[in-house]
Amino acid sequence: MPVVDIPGSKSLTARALFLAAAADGVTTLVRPLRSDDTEGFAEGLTRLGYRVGRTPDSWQVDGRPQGPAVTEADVYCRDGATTARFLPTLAATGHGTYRFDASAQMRRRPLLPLTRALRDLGVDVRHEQAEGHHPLTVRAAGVEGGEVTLDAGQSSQYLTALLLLGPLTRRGLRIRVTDLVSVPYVEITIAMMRAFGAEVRREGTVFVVPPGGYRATTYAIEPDASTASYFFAAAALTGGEVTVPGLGKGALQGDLAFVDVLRRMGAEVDVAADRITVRGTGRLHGLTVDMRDISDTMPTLAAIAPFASGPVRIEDVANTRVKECDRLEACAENLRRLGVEVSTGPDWIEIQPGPPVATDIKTYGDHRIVMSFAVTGLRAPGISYDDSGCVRKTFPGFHEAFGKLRGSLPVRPSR
Ligand SMILES: O=C(O)C1=C[C@@H](OP(=O)(O)O)[C@@H](O)[C@H](O)C1
Ligand SMILES: C=C(OP(=O)(O)O)C(=O)O
Repeated sequence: MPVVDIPGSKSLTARALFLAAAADGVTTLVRPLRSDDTEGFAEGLTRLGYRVGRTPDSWQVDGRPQGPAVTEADVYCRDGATTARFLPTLAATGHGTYRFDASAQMRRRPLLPLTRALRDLGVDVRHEQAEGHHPLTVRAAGVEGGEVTLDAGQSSQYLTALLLLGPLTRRGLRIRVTDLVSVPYVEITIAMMRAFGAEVRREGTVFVVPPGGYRATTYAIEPDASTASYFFAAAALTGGEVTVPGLGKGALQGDLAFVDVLRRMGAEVDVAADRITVRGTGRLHGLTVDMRDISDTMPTLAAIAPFASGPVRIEDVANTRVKECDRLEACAENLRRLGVEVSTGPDWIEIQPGPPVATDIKTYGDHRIVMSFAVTGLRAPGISYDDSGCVRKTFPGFHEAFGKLRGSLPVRPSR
C-alpha cells in the first residue's frame, strides 16, 4: 500500500513568495516547493532586493510593502510563467527600472492582456521584441489603482497577478473580467490573500480589492495536486493503491478534482481530511470530460486513455496550447508515435483505446509530457524521452520517486 510524499505546490509557493515579499514583516514558508520554477521565483525576488533565506524545509522572506529594494534590476524568469507574470507586477509597486527576460519556451508564451491592464493602470511596460512577450521592462513609480478590464480567457495568471497587486495600490482595484479559465487557481489566490490579511470581494464579473497591504505570517505549503495526478493515475492504471498524505478535504488546489475523473473511470477514491487514496479496480472506462478547470492534468488523462475500454474525449482545453508547449498537439503526436489513434480540434482531444507500443517521447521540454507518459510506461515498458531532465521545472526528483512507486505496484492491468 504505497504512501507517496509529494513535494510542495508550485502555485502555492509562487503566491506565498509574492505575498511574503509584499508583507509588512518576516514570513516563513513551511515546506515550499524546491524546483526550477520556485527557485527561479526566489532568485528573482533576490534580484529585486528582497531578502530570501532558504533552508531545506523552510524559506524566510523579509517583506517590503514599499516594493523592491533596488532601483534597477535584470531578472531572468527561466521557464516559469508564474515568475514571468507575477514578478513584473510586483515590481510595478516600486520605484525604478526593472527588466525581465525568460527562457525561449517562456518567451513564446503570451502576456499581452496583463501588459494592457498594467498600462491602463498607468504602469509603463515596454516589450523589447514581440509585443506581449518577454523580454520586457517595467518603469515603476507605484500604482494608484482604479478600475481595469481584463480578458483572462487564455490564462488565469493575468487575473492572479492583478489580484495580488490590488492591496498594494493606493486606491485599490476593481478588475472587470470578460473571460476566465482555470477558475480554481483564482480561488487559491483569493484564499491565500486572505491568509496574508487582505480582502477580496466578487461582484458578478468584477473582483474588488481594497488597499491595505499584506500581513506577514507563517504559511505551510500543501503538496502539489498536479504532481500527485501521476501517482493517482498510476494506481488507477495498474490496479494498485496509492495514498498521498497532506492533501485532503480542505485542500486549496482545484487539480485534486482529477481524482473525480479517475473515479468516473472506475477507480475507487477515498478523500479523507488529510489524505487521498486511489485504488485501481481493474476497470478503466472511457468518458467525455470537460477539463477547463483542471487543464494541467489533461496530459495525465491523455496518457492513460489508450488503456480505457472506450474512447476518452477531453474538452474545453484550448489554453493548453499556450503552456510549456502546445500540449494538445504534443499529446496527440506522442500517442500516435505509440501507435494510438487520436484526433484533436481547437479545444479538444479524443483518444481511442488500443495498446501503446513503446517509443521515444518528444517532450518539447515540457515536464508534464514526461511525467504523464511515464505513467503510460507502466504498461508499455521501454518508453524513453528526448529530454527527461525537464521535470526539474516542478519535480526534480520525479524519476526517482516514480521508479520507487513502480517497484511496489502490481502489474494487473486495468481496462
Ligand atoms: O496560477 C497558477 O499558479 C497556475 C495557473 C494555471 O495556468 P492558466 O491560468 O494559464 O491555465 C496552471 O496551468 C499553471 O500551472 C499554474
Ligand atoms: C502550465 C504550467 O506552468 P506555468 O504556466 O506556471 O509555467 C504547468 O506547470 O503545467
